[in-house]
Amino acid sequence: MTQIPESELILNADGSVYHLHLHPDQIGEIIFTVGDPERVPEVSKYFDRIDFKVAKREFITHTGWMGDRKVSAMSTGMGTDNVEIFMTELDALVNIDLKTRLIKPVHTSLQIVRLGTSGTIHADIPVGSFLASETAIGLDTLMQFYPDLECDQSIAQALRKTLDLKFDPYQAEGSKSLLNQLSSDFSRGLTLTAPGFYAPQGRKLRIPAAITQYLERLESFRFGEKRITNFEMETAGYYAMGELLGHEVLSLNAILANRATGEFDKKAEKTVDLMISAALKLLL
Ligand SMILES: O=P(O)(O)O[C@H]1O[C@H](CO)[C@@H](O)[C@H]1O
Ligand SMILES: O=c1cc[nH]c(=O)[nH]1
Repeated sequence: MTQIPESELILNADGSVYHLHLHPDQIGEIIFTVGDPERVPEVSKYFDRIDFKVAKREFITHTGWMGDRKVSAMSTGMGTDNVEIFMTELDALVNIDLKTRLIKPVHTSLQIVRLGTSGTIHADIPVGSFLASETAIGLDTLMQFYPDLECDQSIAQALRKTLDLKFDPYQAEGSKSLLNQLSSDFSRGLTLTAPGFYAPQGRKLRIPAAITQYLERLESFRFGEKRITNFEMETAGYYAMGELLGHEVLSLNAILANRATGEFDKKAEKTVDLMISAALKLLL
């Protein structure tokens, strides 16, 4: 086996991984992730005990215990580019020996659960509700740089035609075993991961849209019984990296915006808090 060079697996002077600034013993076996660094304490306030708090850039980590399970709450910031760094370095913490720089012979699979916020495109999905992403489609180009995913790509291909895209979107699946632990408080959905908040999610303030009738095309898109339920900016990246690296990943979304009705959740903070406590109860 060849050693991974210092320029590829970069370690800080204290031996921690480059961006997350963590050592292997500083993460839990189940990791709850959020986009917003300020949401990390909103998750860790439910831990019985916090052992570590580490901060680097947008990557904030709180690790502690809930009952007999070691858990982490971590932020990634926004977008799949951050998710790629996050998933790769998190995986390195468990699957690469940082001292020898060799891949460990026995693979460790982590459970990673995103607790995110999202907007829906359908009037019948209310703000304040919770949605688990069964499948996600990435409208970013991250997967152009990685090997082909094994999971079915037919919804992504159909969507490419519907939107007349000049690139291949990618399709990836959430963890079935984590999904099965959820209650009916979480509806199931097909999530569109956008490489931005405005035009890539059909919002226009001053710059006109390049793709005409974008929200209308998405709203009427059907693949058998399936329809696109919601927009956010990370889930497909998590699912794709999770498949490639061999981790169980699930993305849960608090629906804060309804693009069909023009509403934004007036109790957004409360909604996110309710989703966090429901998810921790069901998954731990
Ligand atoms: O609230 P978080 O988890 O950041 O998730 C959503 O909110 C951000 C946009 O406001 C994007 O990151 C999107 O995915
Ligand atoms: O509409 C929304 C709301 C939250 N996050 C998003 O990415 N989009």
